[in-house]
Amino acid sequence: MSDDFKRLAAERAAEDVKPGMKLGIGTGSTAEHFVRALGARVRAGLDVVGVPTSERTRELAEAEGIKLATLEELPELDLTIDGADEIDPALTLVKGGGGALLREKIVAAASLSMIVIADESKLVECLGAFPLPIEVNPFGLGATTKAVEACFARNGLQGKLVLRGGAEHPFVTDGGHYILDAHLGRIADAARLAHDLVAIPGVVEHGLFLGLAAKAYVAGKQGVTVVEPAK
Ligand SMILES: O=C[C@H](O)[C@H](O)[C@H](O)COP(=O)(O)O
Repeated sequence: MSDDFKRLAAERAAEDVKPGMKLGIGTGSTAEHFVRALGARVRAGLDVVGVPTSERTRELAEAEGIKLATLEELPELDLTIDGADEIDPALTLVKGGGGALLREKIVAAASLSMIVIADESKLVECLGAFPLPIEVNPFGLGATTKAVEACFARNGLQGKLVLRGGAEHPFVTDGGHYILDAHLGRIADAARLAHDLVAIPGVVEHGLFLGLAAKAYVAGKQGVTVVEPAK
């Protein structure tokens, strides 16, 4: 069911793509539905160029026959369409469940607009039930972990930090980094936490997306709803 909702939201977003657009293309199971829907439009004659946010998305988009470029070649994009792990009423997001948060954030920030696509299970009143991914440099992992824990304490947060994949076989991102998943439960002040996390030298990026999403297409039993940031 949830996968059908993801597809519905993705297909709605694909209708917003206009000829000539330079598109950021997200990562994850919902974004994959978008890539397939976009592929169908491209095969029907739509001329667009996409910048993928992961190697996984690049491979699928190529297989779908979508024309691709790098962000070096196209540093300014019209629109990014991507999934999310959590969406709050201000359209602040948690992203990175699939490990692509760094490229996703760089691409979204280089876009004039970002549309989020999701099934309704991603809508939350308060972020934090989904573990917050924090991308870190492998160098000095122990020191960075301690600094992140201290940052949580200063923010009044408690929770376990888990190295994704485990110490034996850590998950490695497309950028060659590791991910610490922070099980926080509740993030009351996402802006303050985001600000404090990026100030830690070993932290490359985190999965909090603030002020990037213009709207979300959220699908459920009632169809697709357009969610805009609460004022
Ligand atoms: O790193 C992955 C991304 O941020 C995904 O967009 C996010 O995890 C949502 O994925 P899905 O659409 O598979 O739920």
